[in-house]
Amino acid sequence: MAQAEDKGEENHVLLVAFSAQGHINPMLRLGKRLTAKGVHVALATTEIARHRILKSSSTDAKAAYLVAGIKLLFFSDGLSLDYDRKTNLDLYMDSLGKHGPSNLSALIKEHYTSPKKLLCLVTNPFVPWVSDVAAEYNIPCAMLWIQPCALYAIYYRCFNKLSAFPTLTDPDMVVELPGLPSMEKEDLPSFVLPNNPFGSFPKLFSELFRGMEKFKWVLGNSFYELEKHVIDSMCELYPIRPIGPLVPPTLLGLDQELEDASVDMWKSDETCIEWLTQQPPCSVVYVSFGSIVVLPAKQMEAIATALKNAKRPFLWVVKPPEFPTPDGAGQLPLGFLEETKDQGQVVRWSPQTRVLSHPAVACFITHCGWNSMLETICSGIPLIAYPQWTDQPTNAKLIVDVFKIGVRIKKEVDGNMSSEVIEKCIEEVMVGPMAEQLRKTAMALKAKARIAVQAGGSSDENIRLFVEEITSDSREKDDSPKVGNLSHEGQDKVRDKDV
Ligand SMILES: O=c1cc(-c2ccc(O)cc2)oc2cc(O[C@@H]3O[C@H](CO)[C@@H](O)[C@H](O)[C@H]3O)cc(O)c12
Ligand SMILES: O=c1ccn([C@@H]2O[C@H](COP(=O)(O)OP(=O)(O)O)[C@@H](O)[C@H]2O)c(=O)[nH]1
Repeated sequence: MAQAEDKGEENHVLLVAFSAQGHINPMLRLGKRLTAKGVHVALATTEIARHRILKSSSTDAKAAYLVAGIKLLFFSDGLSLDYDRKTNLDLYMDSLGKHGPSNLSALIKEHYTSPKKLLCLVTNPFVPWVSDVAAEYNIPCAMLWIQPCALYAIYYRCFNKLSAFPTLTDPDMVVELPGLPSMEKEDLPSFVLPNNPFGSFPKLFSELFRGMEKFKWVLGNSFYELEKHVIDSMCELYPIRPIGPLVPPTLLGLDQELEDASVDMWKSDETCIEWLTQQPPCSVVYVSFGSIVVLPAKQMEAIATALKNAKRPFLWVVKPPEFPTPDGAGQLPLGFLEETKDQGQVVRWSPQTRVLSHPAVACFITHCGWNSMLETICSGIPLIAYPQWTDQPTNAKLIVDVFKIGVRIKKEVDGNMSSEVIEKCIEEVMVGPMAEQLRKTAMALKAKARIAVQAGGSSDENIRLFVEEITSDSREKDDSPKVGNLSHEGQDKVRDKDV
């Protein structure tokens, strides 16, 4: 395995990520943007990620330790590899918080002969204690916020008690926050609701957002033009600098200058690309709920019925649950595959970014994970939102009311979705004036995303500024938070260049 990282001793940054595909990949892409600007980068995450990457046979063992020039390092979260982390989420987060700091600290000592020379540690919100490890070595710390900036603003205001949020006595109150539309309880992140079953997250976010001064920089996986109002609303509190979208360079037209850096925790089924190629342009409904969500059997049935009745080609990702349950959660209804063999394809895991940018794909029924949403925005197609938990309800609200690039499947009173409503949503985004408008808005956002990451664009300027600050050796002289936001100027520069 890798020996000391700091042979040259200079210009090293260590990224630390929570062990989810949707957290590691944006971090790696940030890493790639930093290496493109002359910084050496390694990423540390927990052993469970190594286990999953190695199991996904599309990645060979060597690639599991080196991704596009970024070295991967692993530490233990204190649990065995076969532990069911999702079902025991609070225990998992507790164990990670308890064992993570000392194990990461040991990893740093092992791999860097002079840790103090690290320019900076970059962490993500699910492993906030990384800032304490950074402080132990007197290394400055940055956070990469891997969800929309809107979520950053909501959590900041909620956990610093700057605004009123629903309580057990007033569970239905509408939340009004600067820079955001009014939000009802189904639009709020599940972790701020009084009925949230996972106690570890309010605790973790409360500590994080009440101690933000531990982070000298807050970077966001978003772009200024996408979330202008809410980004501006945080300037006075604790600003966030958008540096995204951190998606594969091919989706941004940057593949000539930038190599992708990402890992796959599951092997993707490439046959669906051949199948897509045989479908008419703009005809296919793509359906996926990401890497973590497992839908109850009733909801699987509703989707199956809607897809059959819509009579349009579909590509549905049905990822087998890691820990199957007897109630049939996450499983297709019996007979569905046979009944629809001439209409659609079901795969266990898709090459999603290739799918979204394929000309045959018309729309995406999604759980609204932020990575999936950014990938869709960069592909310029409309969305059908079916959010489940965590940030997803708020992401769905953004899709419909802020970005205006999709519709949302309204839940029935029992919390389930009806197949008729899903079918109606499919029709709405496929044909008619609304479909046309959504598609137009989606294409315009795609263009803005590309401009943001091009040389001189808002996100590129924010990355440049970040690199300038971490490498300027200002840490002895100046420990104040570097939280300014250059993004508007960057965008203006690009506009000037264009005219
Ligand atoms: O509470 C969470 C638990 C877990 C998790 C729990 C156990 C595992 O073995 C793997 C992951 O992942 C998560 C991933 C999350 O981010 C995922 O990635 C994106 C970027 O944050 C989001 O936008 C998606 O909505 C989301 O699913 C958010 C969580 O609250 C969780
Ligand atoms: O069949 C699939 C489904 C998802 N993804 C990728 O997995 C990530 C999912 O991240 P997201 O934040 O959308 O949701 P999560 O899985 O974290 O809930 C995205 O980059 C997707 O492109 C994929 O490659 N194939």
